[in-house]
Amino acid sequence: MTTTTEAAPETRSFEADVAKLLHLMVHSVYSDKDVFLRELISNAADACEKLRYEGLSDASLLGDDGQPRITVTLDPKSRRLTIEDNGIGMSEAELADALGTIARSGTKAFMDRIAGAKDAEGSQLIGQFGVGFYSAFMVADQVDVFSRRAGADSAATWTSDGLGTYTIRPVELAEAPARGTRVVLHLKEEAAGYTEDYTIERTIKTQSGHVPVPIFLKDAQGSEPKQIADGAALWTRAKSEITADEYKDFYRSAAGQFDEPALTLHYRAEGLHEYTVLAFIPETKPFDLFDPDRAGRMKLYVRRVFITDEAQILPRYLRFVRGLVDSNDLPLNVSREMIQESPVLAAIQRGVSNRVLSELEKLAANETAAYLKLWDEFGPVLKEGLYEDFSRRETLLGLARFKTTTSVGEWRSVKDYVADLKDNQTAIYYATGNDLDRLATSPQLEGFRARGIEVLLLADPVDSFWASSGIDFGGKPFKSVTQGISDLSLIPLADGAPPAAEAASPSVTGFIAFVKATLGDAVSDVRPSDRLTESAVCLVAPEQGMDRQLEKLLAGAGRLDAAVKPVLEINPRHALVEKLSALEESSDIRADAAHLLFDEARIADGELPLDPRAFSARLMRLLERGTA
Ligand SMILES: Nc1ncnc2c1ncn2[C@@H]1O[C@H](COP(=O)(O)OP(=O)(O)OP(=O)(O)O)[C@@H](O)[C@H]1O
Repeated sequence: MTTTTEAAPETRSFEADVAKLLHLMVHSVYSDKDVFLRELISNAADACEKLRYEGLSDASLLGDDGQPRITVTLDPKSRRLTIEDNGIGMSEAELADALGTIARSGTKAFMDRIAGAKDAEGSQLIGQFGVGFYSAFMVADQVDVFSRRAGADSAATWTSDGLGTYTIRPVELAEAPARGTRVVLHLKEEAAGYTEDYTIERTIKTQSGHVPVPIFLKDAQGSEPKQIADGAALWTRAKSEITADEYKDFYRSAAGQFDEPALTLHYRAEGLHEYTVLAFIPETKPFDLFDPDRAGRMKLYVRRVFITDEAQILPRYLRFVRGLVDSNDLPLNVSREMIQESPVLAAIQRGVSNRVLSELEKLAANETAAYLKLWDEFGPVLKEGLYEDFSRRETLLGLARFKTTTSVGEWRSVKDYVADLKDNQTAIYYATGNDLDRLATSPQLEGFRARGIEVLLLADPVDSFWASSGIDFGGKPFKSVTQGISDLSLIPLADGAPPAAEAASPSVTGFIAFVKATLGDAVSDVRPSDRLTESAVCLVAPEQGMDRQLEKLLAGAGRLDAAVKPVLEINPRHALVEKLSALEESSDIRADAAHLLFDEARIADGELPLDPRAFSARLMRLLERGTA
C-alpha cells in the first residue's frame, strides 16, 4: 500500500521554448495532423527498445512481461485516444524533465526562424523539425500521461492542456500501466475522427507499420486487441520484397521527416563482419544541419536490439544521412562505452562511410540531375570532409560540384575544370566570399576573365578553410585569386595586350611608387596588376599570405591577432590611373587620390574605408574641386 497519492499535485510552467512550440503547434496551419500518432508511436517504440537494451544487463526489469507491445485504444464515447506501451517508462522526475523542456539542440534558433516565416513556409518548417510529443496538442485539448518506470514501485501522472502549465503528481500503481507509459488524448471536437477504427488502423499502417515493436488496436474499452503491425524489423527482410512505399514509410517514421528519401541504401555486408545497413539521404535539409551540436543520426542495433544513436557511425560531414546499422558480431552484453571502442564498430564505421560515398559517386555518374539536387542541399556539409577527412579527400573532391565564372549557373566538377585548363595554367583558381552574385563581379576576377581562365566561385563559409588547406587535384594546386602574384602574366590576354609590368609607362610606374610611399604601413606593397582589366584597383594578399576571405573570417572570430597587410594592385591601363599619373608631381590631388584608391579597393572587398572620416573629407575635397 502506498501513500503517494496524498502528495499534492505540483503545477509547473513549461520552459519558454516549449510554450512557444506549443503555441505554434496549436495555431499552425499544419495540415498533416496525422503525424501526432506517428510521433507518439515512435516514442512508445523507442521506450520499448530502451527497455530491451536495459533488460540485457538486468533481466528483472522485464519481469514476466518480456514481449514489447504498443496498444492503441479507441473510445469514441468519451472522445479519447490512448497509446500505451510496456517500455522503459518514466519516473516522476523524468516526466517533468522530458515533457516540460525541449532537449534538442538548435530549438531556439529554429523557433525564431518559424516565427519569422510566412504561414505556409512555417508549417513546412515545423515538418522539418520533427514535431515530437507536443504534437499531441494539435488534436487534443488535454493530454494525460501515466507512467511507471521499469523496476520502480511508484507511478506518476503528467497532465496539461498545452496552454502554459502542466501538473505532475504521484498516482496509485493501479492507475498506471504495470510498466511503461500510457498517453491519453482528450480529443478536440474536430479531431473526433481519430477514434474511428478504420482511420486509425490505416494511419498506423501507413505511418508506423514498420516500427520494430508490434502494435495492437482495441476498438473499445475492454475489447480484444487486434494486431495491426507485426513489429518485424523492415531491414531484416529481403530487399526484393520491400516496396518503395514501405521504405518511404519507414524512413518517415524513423527519421521524423516528411519528405521522400532521395537515396535509399539497403544492403547486407558479409565477410569479416556481418551487418545490415538501411540508410537514407533525405530530399531536403533538416533544420539543424549546421547546428554545431547536431550529431549524426544513424542508429546502432545489435541483432535487432537498439543500442545507441550516438555511435557516430558516419563522419560528421555525412550527418544528414539517416537510418541504422544492425550488427551480428558486436557483443550485446557490454556497455555502450565499450561498444564505442570496439574494433568491430570501427570496421563498420569505415565500411558504411565508404559505401555511402560510393553510392553518391554512382548517382553522380548515372543520374546527374538527381545528384545535383542532392549536392544543392548537402554540398556545403560534404565539403567539410575536404579538410576533416584527409583519407577520403580525393573521393570528396571528385563528388564536389562548383559554380564558376564560365559555368553560367551550372554545376561543374574539378575534373571538368582541369580538362579546360589554359596553356601555361598551373593552378585551379578560386574566389571565396559570402555571396555568389557579388563574388562573380569582384574586380579580382577581371584578369582571369580577360584570359578566358575559369575561376571557381566559392560562397559557402566552409570553402575558405578547405580551399586554403594545401589541397590539389591531379597535381594542380588550388590558388585563391586574391593570393600572391598569380602566374597570370604567363597566359596571354585574349586581346593580345602585354602583361601589366610591361604595359606600365614610366609615369604610371612613378605614380605607383608614389602611392606606395603615401600609404606607408597600411599596405605591404603596391604594384601593377595583371588581374585587373576594367577596375582601377583591387586588394590581394601578399605572396605567402592567407586567402583574404579566410583572413576576414578568422579575424572576425578573434582567431587572428594581426591581419597581414594587403597588397594594393593598380591597373596600369585604366584611364583614371593614366590621368593621375600624368598630373604634376606637386599636385595635391595625388595624395588624396592615393588614399581614395586604397579605400575604394577596400569597399569593393566589402570593408569600410580605413579611416571613414578622412575618407569623406578627401572625397568632399575632390568633389568641391571637380565642381569649382
Ligand atoms: N512513451 C514514452 N515512454 C518513455 N519516455 C517517453 C515516452 N514518450 C516520450 N518520452 C520521453 O519524452 C522525451 C520527449 O519526447 P519527444 O517526442 O518530444 O522528443 P524525442 O522523442 O526526444 O525527439 P524526436 O521527436 O525528435 O524523436 C523523449 O525523449 C523521452 O525521453
